Amino acid sequence: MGGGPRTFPGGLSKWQHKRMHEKLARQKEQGLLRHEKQLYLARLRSEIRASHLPGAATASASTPASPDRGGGPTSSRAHIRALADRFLRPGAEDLWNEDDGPLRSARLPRPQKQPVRSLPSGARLVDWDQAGSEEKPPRRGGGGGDWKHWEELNSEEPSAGKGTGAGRNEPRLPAVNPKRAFNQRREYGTVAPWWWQWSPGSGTPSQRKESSFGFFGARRCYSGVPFLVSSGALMPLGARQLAEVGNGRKGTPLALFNQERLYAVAARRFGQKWGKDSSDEDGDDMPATKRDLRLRKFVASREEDSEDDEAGETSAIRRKWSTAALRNCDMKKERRVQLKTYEEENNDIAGRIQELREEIRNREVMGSERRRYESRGESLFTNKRFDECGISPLTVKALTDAGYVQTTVVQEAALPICLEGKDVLVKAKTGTGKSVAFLLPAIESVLNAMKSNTNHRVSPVYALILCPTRELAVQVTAEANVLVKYHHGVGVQSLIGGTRFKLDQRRLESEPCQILVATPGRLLDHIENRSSFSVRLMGLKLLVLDEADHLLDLGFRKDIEKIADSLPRQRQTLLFSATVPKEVRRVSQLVLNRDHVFVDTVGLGAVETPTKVQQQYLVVPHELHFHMVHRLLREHIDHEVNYKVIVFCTTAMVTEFMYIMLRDLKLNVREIHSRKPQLYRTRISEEFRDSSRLILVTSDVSTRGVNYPDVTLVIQVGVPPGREHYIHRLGRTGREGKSGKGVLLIAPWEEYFLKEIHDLPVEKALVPHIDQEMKQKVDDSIKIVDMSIKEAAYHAWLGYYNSIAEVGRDKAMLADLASSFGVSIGMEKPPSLYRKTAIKMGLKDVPGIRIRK
Ligand SMILES: Nc1ncnc2c1ncn2[C@@H]1O[C@H](COP(=O)(O)OP(=O)(O)OP(=O)(O)O)[C@@H](O)[C@H]1O
Repeated sequence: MGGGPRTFPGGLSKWQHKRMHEKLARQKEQGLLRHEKQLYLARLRSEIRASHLPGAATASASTPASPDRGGGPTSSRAHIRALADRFLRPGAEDLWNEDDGPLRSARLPRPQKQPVRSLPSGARLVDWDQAGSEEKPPRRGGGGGDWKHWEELNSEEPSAGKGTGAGRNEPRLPAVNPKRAFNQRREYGTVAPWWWQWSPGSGTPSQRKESSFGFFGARRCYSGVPFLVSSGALMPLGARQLAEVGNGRKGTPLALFNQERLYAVAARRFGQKWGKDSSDEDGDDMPATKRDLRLRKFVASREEDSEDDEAGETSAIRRKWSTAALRNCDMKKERRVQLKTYEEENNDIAGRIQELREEIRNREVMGSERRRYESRGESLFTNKRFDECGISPLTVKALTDAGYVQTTVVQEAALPICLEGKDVLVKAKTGTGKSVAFLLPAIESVLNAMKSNTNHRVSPVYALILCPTRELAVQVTAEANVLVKYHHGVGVQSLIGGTRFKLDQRRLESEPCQILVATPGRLLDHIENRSSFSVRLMGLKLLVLDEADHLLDLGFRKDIEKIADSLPRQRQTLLFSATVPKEVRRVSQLVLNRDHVFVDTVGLGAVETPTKVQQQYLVVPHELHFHMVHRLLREHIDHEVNYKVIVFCTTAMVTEFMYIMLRDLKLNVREIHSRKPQLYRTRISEEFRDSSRLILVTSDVSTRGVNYPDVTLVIQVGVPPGREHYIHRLGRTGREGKSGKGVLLIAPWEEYFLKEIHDLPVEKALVPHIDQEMKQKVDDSIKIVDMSIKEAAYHAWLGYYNSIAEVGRDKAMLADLASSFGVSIGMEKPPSLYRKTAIKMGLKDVPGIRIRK
């Protein structure tokens, strides 16, 4: 048992005390982050303000009078750069949270042909204070946006944008009243951005607002701040440009380009996050996930837009700096926005534009290639061969033996970056070869480490691969063993729960182990109990988290943190998964370094499930679920000669019940769930992998990563715990680009879940008829199941749905639903609960819940 006092100050239990501290730490971290953001924005504001103060034009970047300016250890500009680097770099979106304002919703019409937002040829500076009231954009203070002003703005725009002569070709510098400008800005709130881009359009103000998302994404006009106005576009003027303009330099549009990239990122960020009134208008009371999706759609619509020829070079530049630009191969390689000097910008800007154009074109080719593959349902393999990837020839030989010659899309995208030694977060669809994509860098790093460290008596563990389930760890170990077979002296071992600790230990000490595949719990046991093992981990070069989003979930996070603490900081970390929710991107910083690369081969807004898997859902009353599963299986078996089906159930005990029932119905069925001994699980897993004409009934232990080739149908009975579970379960079929089918079977009250997967191509299926004879057969099989299993299934079912917010909130309803589930498995009245359990579940005194005396 754990040591330490049982009660803590304030009468708190150990766990309450721990939770309280965790909460405080979280709050502190959030506070620091908020503070940093505010500081960053304040710095930018002060830079602008300073550039307009009398004498600022001639003053250098550091003025002793100003605490911001170089007097301190960090100059304001350096500080801005440092903060921009933190908050505005691509991939840092997740450092922004809900407190920064709602996400920009994306109910966008398909953008009309936008005027080319090339760098402004007819640029001029406009100060709203100077421009007169008609030209002023709407204020944000008080009652939200007044879109009338947008109309006025629109009517004013042609004269602004279509100026002739010198005014058209050169920035015009209006006299600016900085004090007023700044004060007015402050009227609008504290951390709101002042960038906005506007393009002329027609229709209602809100439509125009929506169609005005251009280079900088969706954003608002912010009064009192100078803007750069070009034909059809208002562009933000960064502090630095202002300073340069103030310094009397000729701020040609091209000179502003590099700066613009920075602000494009910034404005995209602000555009998404800022502006409560805009979200109100767009019905922003939707959940965050939905808003994310809308945001993704918005970004996708920008991509369509960019196909316009007219959009030409600027859209290419725009896409270069947007996440959407990266399409099917979203590699955010460039982490830092370099703030160059004015002269440097001028000198190499043309070259850079050319470079960017080339790069975007290449990416488009890659993207369209991939889409072509997907739409035609062709293979996911690329033209790149493993022998061109810079990996050891012996590994290539092993790959060839295994039949792997060409890389898959994810391997082609991730390998070069992983081999460079960078930290990487990789998102790729299920069954596309992620395991090989992380095993190859693992082997390479082991080989490199072994070359340089030859004098160890017991070799350190150089590569550690963490998997959430035992089945997956066993599978990855087997795959790694195949790949290292020609590397003599390189050993792969696994540490998983359910085996004998002492045996593991002996094996670790007596056999080589440079690559270790482990589940977190068992690994921690070894770390905490064997100091010699911890020492071996100190030589670690590479850490991999397979199914990273699950490992960083609340259930595993603490273990992962502890494990990470006991590993050397100087290491490479790779995270792989088919799903990367926003929250996970945020917490991924726990293990990844700040300059990590995000490789997304799915692409923003793209469907996250395999294209060749047909997805359907069936809504059937609970009492008929078991009959329906039987009906679906029979139908599938009749049509598919080499059928291989996985039936996912909500809990281990419901799985057990389903298995016994189906076995009694003479179906060729096997079961795997957490209540089974590990040896049995491994044996069944291998049997199912190697055979066909078999049905596997299983719980979430088989949801992720497990590779059973040629599964023809996946049935999910009851709602999965979340969208990610749905995607991973479905991903057991349609692997390696093959086709498959998925059916989600839910009760009418579970239809709420459909909202979570509304962007996936899931169609409603007609409910097949169940004749009386078939129904009777199933009823008879249900009767033969032992009552103790039924009771356990009822309890497990109750626990599962109690933990799902949508159902668990209303306890009376939950008790009702549980009773009807009880009836569906042949229990006339629901079994009683232990008082303690009922209290824990919040079900004490709930009608319909019986308490054991
Ligand atoms: N380059 C390749 N050539 C041929 N087959 C490959 C290649 N890479 C992987 N495979 C095969 O593709 C299948 C799926 O691979 P893997 O299990 O690594 O997918 P995954 O992306 O990790 O899936 P999941 O998200 O479900 O974990 C495996 O059978 C693997 O052997």
